Amino acid sequence: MDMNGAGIRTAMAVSVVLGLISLVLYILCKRCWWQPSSLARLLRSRGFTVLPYTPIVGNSLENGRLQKLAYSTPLCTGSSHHRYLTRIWPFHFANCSPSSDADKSAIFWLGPRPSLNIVNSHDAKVILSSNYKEYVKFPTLQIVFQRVFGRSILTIDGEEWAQRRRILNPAFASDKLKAMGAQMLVCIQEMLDDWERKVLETNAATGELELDMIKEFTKVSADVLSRTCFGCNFKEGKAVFEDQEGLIEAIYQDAVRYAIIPLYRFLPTARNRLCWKLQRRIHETMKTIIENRMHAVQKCQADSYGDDLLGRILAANGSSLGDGVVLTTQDIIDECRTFFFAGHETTASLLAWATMLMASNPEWQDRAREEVLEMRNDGYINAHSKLKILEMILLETLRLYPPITQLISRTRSPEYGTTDEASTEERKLNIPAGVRINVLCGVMHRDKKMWGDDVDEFQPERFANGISRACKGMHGFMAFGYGPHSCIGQTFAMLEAKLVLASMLQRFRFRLPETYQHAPRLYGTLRPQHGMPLLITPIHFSETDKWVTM
Ligand code: HEM
Repeated sequence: MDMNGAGIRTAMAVSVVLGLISLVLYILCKRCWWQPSSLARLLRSRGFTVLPYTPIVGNSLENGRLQKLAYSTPLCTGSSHHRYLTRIWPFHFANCSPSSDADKSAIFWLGPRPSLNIVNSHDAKVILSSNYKEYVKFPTLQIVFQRVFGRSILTIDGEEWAQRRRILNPAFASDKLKAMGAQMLVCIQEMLDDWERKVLETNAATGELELDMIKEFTKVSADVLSRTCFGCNFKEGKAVFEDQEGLIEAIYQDAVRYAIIPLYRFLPTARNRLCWKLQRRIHETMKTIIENRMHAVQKCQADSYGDDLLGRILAANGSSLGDGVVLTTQDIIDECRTFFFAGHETTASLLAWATMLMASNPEWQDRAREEVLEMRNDGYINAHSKLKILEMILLETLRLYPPITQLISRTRSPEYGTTDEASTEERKLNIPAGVRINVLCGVMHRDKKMWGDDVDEFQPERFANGISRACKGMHGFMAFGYGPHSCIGQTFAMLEAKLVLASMLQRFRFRLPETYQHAPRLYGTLRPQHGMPLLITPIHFSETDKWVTM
């Protein structure tokens, strides 16, 4: 009897194990063989060129190998070489770039996922604007993004996103930026005073100091966001953002595991425990800030929620702007974390490349400085829209070195029916659901048909009459994205960049050291692989008068 019982139990255990193995094998075969094969057939039948598929890894290994090779040498030791795209996308240019007889890139495989790079601004316009509702953010990426930011405008789609965007838009309206400009200047002046102090302390004899601009600008843009987001709660805000950076780092280390191992984020690994701890701390600090502000208004101890981003979101929340939809405290926390992520390294990257370009084109540095000195008495917060030369330089920097070179991947939503029901534009694109779509705005910014033959040159003059005159149509310029999902913080970022550069030009000259290695690299944003060293000299170094301040 006992023997029989043991035998039955063993047989059951073996069946369960065999069942589980079969299930895993079935899922593996489906995800890594049947689905890719049937999508490849469908894509070929729709006229796409599809690269051969290697099970599980796709083209990822070759992609990685070419990338490593490309990053192993800088472009050249000068700075004039703006043709770096083959360095950041070697696989695309070697295998997928549209040939003369095809206007679409070839489909390649990121693991078992077919992926399509969009390099034509007309196609990008259809995806991002005309038919944007039919495209959603790519689900595997969203799992990782939601882990970092929760449910914020960066990680949600559809009607929920639209309502959020309506509530948040007013916080970034240009008329509200003036107060934020004053906060930005506090941080900028602190940075410049620090530079001046360092010149005097370390290099008083030559008056020249080498600084890594990417580090300086990353720090100042973090300070700017802490101040403009949290105003009087600046210190707590800074602590929140530091925790957020720790969280991003920890999640980044485990990104692949989150994407492929189901429920991985619930396992009590050391890194997951760290993430939980940081998330708890961020939540508690921000909840206290938010509740204190709300209580102060409810008890009439304050007449507003504050003049910073957080205060404006609290004020807009629950008004008719959101169609009666109210953000929860958790939603507001998630949005603030997102602003920090989206506005921090992007602005630092823009500033670093802009100073590199001005350092290597001294005539433009001088022109910008002349303009800045002429406007000095108007105060830059009021006069920033009149800083035309600086605006042209920034736009040309965004064209040549867009901090976001590739937009967030999207895919066609399966709920949007078959292509037979689609618009004519959509039918031309004809991309089936399940294909990962990457819009490469860095490539579009070099399209000679849109921009002219001098696409690879630094020519800020092209923007003298605005973006629409610089290229054939606004959709040629995608540094801030395009359409309804375009950057909510672009006016904020441009104001910050102008205030940093105007203040810097007024107080310092700068040039590139001989040792500068030009090596743009993708680390999420486009950054200089070996840093951005710049030699700075206070303008009035050899004179006895006081430093000119704003
Ligand atoms: C030079 C600086 C910046 C650049 C180049 C930049 C670029 C972009 C781009 C290209 C997108 C579109 C992404 C896509 O469609 O896939 C975007 C979206 C976004 N940006 Fe920026 N950004 C900058 C600064 C900022 C700042 C300062 C903030 C906030 C304080 C911000 C917040 C956001 C948010 C929340 C979104 C998502 C918008 C949505 O989906 O509705 N960005 N940004």
